[in-house]
Amino acid sequence: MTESAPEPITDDVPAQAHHEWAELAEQASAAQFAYHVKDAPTISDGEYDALIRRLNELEEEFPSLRTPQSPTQNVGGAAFATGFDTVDHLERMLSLDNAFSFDELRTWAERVEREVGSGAHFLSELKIDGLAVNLLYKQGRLVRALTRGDGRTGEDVTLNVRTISGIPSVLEGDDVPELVEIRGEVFFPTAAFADLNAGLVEAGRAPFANPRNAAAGSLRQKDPRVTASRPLHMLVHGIGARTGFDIERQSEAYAALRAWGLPTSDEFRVLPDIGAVEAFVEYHGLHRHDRPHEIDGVVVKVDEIALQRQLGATSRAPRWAIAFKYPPEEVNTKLLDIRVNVGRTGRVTPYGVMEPVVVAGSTVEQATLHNAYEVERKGVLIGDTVVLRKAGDVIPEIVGPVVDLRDGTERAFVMPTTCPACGTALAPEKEGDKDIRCPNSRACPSQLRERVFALASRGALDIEALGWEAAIALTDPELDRPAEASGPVAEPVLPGEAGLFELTPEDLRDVMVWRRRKVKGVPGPWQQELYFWTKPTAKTPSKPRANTEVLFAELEKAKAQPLWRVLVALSIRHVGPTAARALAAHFRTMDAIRAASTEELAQVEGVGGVIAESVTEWFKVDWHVDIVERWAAAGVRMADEVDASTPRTLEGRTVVVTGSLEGFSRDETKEAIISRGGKAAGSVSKSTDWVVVGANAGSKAAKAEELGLPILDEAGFRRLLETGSPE
Ligand SMILES: NC(=O)c1ccc[n+]([C@@H]2O[C@H](COP(=O)([O-])OP(=O)(O)OC[C@H]3O[C@@H](n4cnc5c(N)ncnc54)[C@H](O)[C@@H]3O)[C@@H](O)[C@H]2O)c1
Ligand SMILES: [Zn+2]
Repeated sequence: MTESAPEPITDDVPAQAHHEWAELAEQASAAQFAYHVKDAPTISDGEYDALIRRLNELEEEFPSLRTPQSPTQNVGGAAFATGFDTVDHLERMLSLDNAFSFDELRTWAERVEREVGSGAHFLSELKIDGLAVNLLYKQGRLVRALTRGDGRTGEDVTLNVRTISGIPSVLEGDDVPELVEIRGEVFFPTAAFADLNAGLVEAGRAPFANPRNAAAGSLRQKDPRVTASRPLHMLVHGIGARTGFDIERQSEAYAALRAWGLPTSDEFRVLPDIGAVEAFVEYHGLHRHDRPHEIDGVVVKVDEIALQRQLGATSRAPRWAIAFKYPPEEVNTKLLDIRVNVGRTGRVTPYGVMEPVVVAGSTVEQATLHNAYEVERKGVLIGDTVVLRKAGDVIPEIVGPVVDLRDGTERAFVMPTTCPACGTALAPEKEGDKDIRCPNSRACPSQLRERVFALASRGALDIEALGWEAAIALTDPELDRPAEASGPVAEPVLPGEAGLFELTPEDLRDVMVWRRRKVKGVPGPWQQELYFWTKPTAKTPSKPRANTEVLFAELEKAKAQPLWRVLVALSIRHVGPTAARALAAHFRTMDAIRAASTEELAQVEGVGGVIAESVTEWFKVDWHVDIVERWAAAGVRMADEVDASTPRTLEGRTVVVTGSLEGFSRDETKEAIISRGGKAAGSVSKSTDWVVVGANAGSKAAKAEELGLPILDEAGFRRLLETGSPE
């Protein structure tokens, strides 16, 4: 199936180096075949690039290994055995050399300078992660389209290319050359990728590993109608053979291509030196995901055609260009298991447990799969090698399986029918819901743990020492109990959040959690350890840990939090900080909110029907009311002080505050406005009455100016609060 790796006949290479080279060359050749011919890679780009690097190192040390057949020397594709007619390019299509660091980029630029002097300009553009295609126009008519193939010979995909929107079959203008080869990238829009894969999986076919392979696979279809059904696009970035068209600069060619109606990119710059190129690389690294297509780097080209000629090319790549590659965001790893988590509202979400891998700078071993439908849509099986993606700050995502690596031992994930935390039968809340839930909201340890964690978070009661681990210790101490453990199962000290403010340090004396200490980096056996108190020794008896004292101080502080924070802490569905603030400002006491009808609740600005309904329903449940009553009895403030001296100066008026003020935190600004009857809006519109602009204000200030709204500084804001007028 694959072209077997060449075996050089050499006697000056040590056997071991030769052996390593042969093995890696074979892997690289197989990877090239899977990637370029089958459009179904079995290893990640990062792994492939590492193979090529190592081969290059060996070949540098032992040059006789560098034969023309080495995978380091070819363009990578092949134009055989794919069922398409093969045709020669008029001018060869090359690959690009890579730079993985600014050092390597500079080394390239220094070589350019050595060869042609310091006059070169650097045309810098985005490296589109797609499939290279060569369009041949004769007398302005598209007569042929070829894939890159092995660089000399490509596959004839003319019929398929004709289905791609945006590629003109006739060039515009009266300066169209007699003949010209146009090179560019066919890509699959990132946004459409997940849907394509879902459709393939549903039809029982293998999904693509990434949008690049989706582009290649979609273009290289036997039936052009299939290609036509895929949302392919093209951007052109080069020219090959030409007659009747002469240019001095590559960038000049782009202007001509655009004028002829070809799809060119706006994202290129002609830069005077490598420092400016580095800034370009950094900028686009930050904006890597802002384009409709994926980019895997930046291509830097010497802009002057005469200098390009002088620099020439190797058998594989031009010397006048280089691709700076961004760090890979995708790796392959093994999907060991799919488990489920039960969230705050009882929603059951499957997540993948993987062999830990480093991607985009952090180690990843879990990734959410959202719901059972999503697992099906992605077509992943437990035991699969999967493509794992982590882009920027986005949470890691399992893209899909590497189907070609399956060995038959993989098994499908089956959604559990009972809650793994409490054993209750799972069910959708309403008919037709995609999600299933654990209905045991009161006592399910998993839901309770998540609610306690949420009520302590910054947007709610802000109880600093009550984090994830403490929430587990209080509500779900057996969470990490290993299967092999024997011995009694501990009951949680906090079986419901109603008791939170009744806890004493004494209650926590014996609370243990399961832990696995690492010894010299190796995890040891699971053990139960005291969580809130110290371990007693012969000399010192057990006592509350420092963090436990912080916890009780924080709980005390939390009792005085404003009403809206208490509301958020109750985990009433749809009641986040915004709705809670509105309710608290309007009703001022928990009792008033509880007594209000759904209609009264819905009339509050910023509340509405869904939230009102949810609040009414919540108070109908006994154990919910119990939380409020026990918290109140323990001293939690259930009313905002009605300060009669606060005049309702802003009744019915809307104020937007942007940037930071010296005398107010964000929350304080909002409260100051709301407590005076005003509305603290998040965005500027025509109905805004005033815009308060603080330090480092962004686009809202500009928008306010544009709309001609009155703009206040902090002093004006204070006058406004006091008197209802900024003057
Ligand atoms: N995962 C695998 O198994 C596997 C196997 C083979 C190759 N690969 C991947 O493919 C790469 C090698 O493929 P390649 O030979 O196509 O090289 P390349 O993708 O690194 O660079 C060359 C190509 O970049 C394209 N390109 C995109 N934007 C461009 C622009 N603005 N100007 C000029 N060219 C532009 C061109 O089509 C050109 O052919 C590897 O580095 C690896 O990432 C992966
Ligand atoms: Zn449960």
